[in-house]
Amino acid sequence: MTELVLASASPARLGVLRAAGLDPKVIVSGVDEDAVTAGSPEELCLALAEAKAGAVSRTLNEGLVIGCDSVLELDGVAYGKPGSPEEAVRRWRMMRGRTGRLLTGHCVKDVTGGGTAKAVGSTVVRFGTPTDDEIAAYVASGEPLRVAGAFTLDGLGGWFIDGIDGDHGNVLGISLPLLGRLFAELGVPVTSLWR
Ligand SMILES: Nc1nc2c(ncn2[C@H]2C[C@H](O)[C@@H](COP(=O)(O)OP(=O)(O)OP(=O)(O)O)O2)c(=O)[nH]1
Repeated sequence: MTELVLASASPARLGVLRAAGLDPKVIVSGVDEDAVTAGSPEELCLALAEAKAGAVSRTLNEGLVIGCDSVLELDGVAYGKPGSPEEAVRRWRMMRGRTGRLLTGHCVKDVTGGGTAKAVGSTVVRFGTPTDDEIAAYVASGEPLRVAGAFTLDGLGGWFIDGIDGDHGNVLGISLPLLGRLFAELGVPVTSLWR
């Protein structure tokens, strides 16, 4: 059986993969995300995904390594995790009532064969219109500070997301259909990885 490694500290990503029949080993990449720059939000999340997968794959002799990175794109700007409660409030007052894209860069490195497959998943997110008090309560929960774009679909943030167009897993942090296509590109049928 091919060893599968998730180069991510994200509980959401691990949960999506485990629920879908995979049981990856988790090796956090430790990549300094601030050290990576790119020309567009798509290029940024892809470069970060590849940096994470690459950093972990260099420590291994075999296996398939998955790296991901998510950002919210709004008006061409990439937003990761808010660095403070004040930033989270500012962002929500900007986001509410608007539509953005949650972009997740995906990279799979085949350590054994030496191949790399990568792509960006994009999901349109339509934000609700929480009041200032609701935003304050949501930020006080601490949840927005831990996630890219300062919102979740499957947590308290779900009260304030009116809808999405596209893959919901991509918003959680990893898109199964996209990941399956990357595995296929590397000659690995996803069904061969199911537990
Ligand atoms: N449960 C959940 N998590 C979300 C949602 N949106 C974003 N996230 C999480 C997934 C990732 O853990 C995090 C995105 O930040 P990153 O892509 O930098 O990953 P993170 O720093 O968590 O781990 P990593 O850098 O991969 O080790 O936000 C959501 O709707 N639900």
